[in-house]
Amino acid sequence: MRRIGVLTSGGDAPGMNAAIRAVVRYAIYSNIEVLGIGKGYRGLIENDMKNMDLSSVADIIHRGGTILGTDRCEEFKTEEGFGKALDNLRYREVDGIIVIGGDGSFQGARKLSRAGIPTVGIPGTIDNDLAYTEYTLGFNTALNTILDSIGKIRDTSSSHERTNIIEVMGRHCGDLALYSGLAGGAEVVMIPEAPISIDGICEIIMRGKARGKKHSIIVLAEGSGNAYDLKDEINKRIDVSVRYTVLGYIQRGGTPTAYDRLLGSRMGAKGVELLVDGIGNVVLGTKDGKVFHQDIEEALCMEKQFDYEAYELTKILSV
Ligand SMILES: Nc1ncnc2c1ncn2[C@@H]1O[C@H](COP(=O)(O)OP(=O)(O)O)[C@@H](O)[C@H]1O
Ligand SMILES: O=P(O)(O)OC[C@H]1O[C@](O)(COP(=O)(O)O)[C@@H](O)[C@@H]1O
Repeated sequence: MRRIGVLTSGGDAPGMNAAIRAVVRYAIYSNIEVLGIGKGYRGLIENDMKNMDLSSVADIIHRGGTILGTDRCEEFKTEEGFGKALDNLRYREVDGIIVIGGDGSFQGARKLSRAGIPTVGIPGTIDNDLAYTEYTLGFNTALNTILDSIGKIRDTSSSHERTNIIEVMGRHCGDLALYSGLAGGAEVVMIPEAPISIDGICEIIMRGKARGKKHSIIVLAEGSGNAYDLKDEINKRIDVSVRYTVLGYIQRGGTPTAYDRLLGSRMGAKGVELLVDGIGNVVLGTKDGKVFHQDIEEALCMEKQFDYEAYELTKILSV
């Protein structure tokens, strides 16, 4: 192993920079050259690869986003685009690649693996939607950002005796909504994995009012609908003052938490170590707080398990 590449792909996530820093520094420590690939798979196609030295990753561990840039590159999915990427990788004599991204990025990584390029995937997405791992890079930071917002909205919600809907990210996976709802004391969590009727939601709001509650918080995952429509539907049924907030991209930016910096640092170093040991075509994950690796083909076949216990607990505690 003489030269490896590193790229970030899909949605950015806090902690990606910590992982890039660890890849570069651990590789140099292991006497390996590192190429930083710009804008995800687009950089492979456009031959945008630059040698990274120790200082190229200085002062980034605390920053959100990704210094390499990222992209949702449709061309990489085509035979022609993929062919160009392979040619460039061979021309640059890249012996292995570390891909930091989510499910889509890992499908690209699997294709590279199948084409004979040893690949290690580091899970980087705020959605936490990968089945094989407990946590993905960025999830913890996004969760804390959401909690901070729930706290602020709760204050004003209570003063005005309102119902507040907070729409959070998560197209197919409700983890952000579920865990922020549980930790933020929400009355209702609306997620794709456990649909709830509008009548059911109205019942919870009215029951809370009858018990003397001053406000209700509904955390809605974007994959379950949109906040504006939900407000409308509630107002059609019951006479309560409803407001909504769509948190949007503030969830994806910002300084990574200690957890995400540690995870990024550990996974970045582990990724290099595996490639040096001749182990490729794997993805990294966490189980019981420890970083482990798993075959990429196996990992991508797994189905995410829904945490019913957390969902039920949210309901019981927010009565
Ligand atoms: N089936 C696929 N084959 C090859 N590349 C893919 C495939 N699916 C996704 N990708 C690549 O991974 C990129 C990121 O995927 P996307 O689903 O947008 O984000 P994420 O990795 O965060 O899930 C895509 O833009 C594309 O370049
Ligand atoms: O940046 P875009 O393309 O608007 O994507 C927004 C989507 O990306 C995410 O932030 C994260 O998704 P991925 O990390 O899976 O790409 C979603 O929660 C959100 O719906």
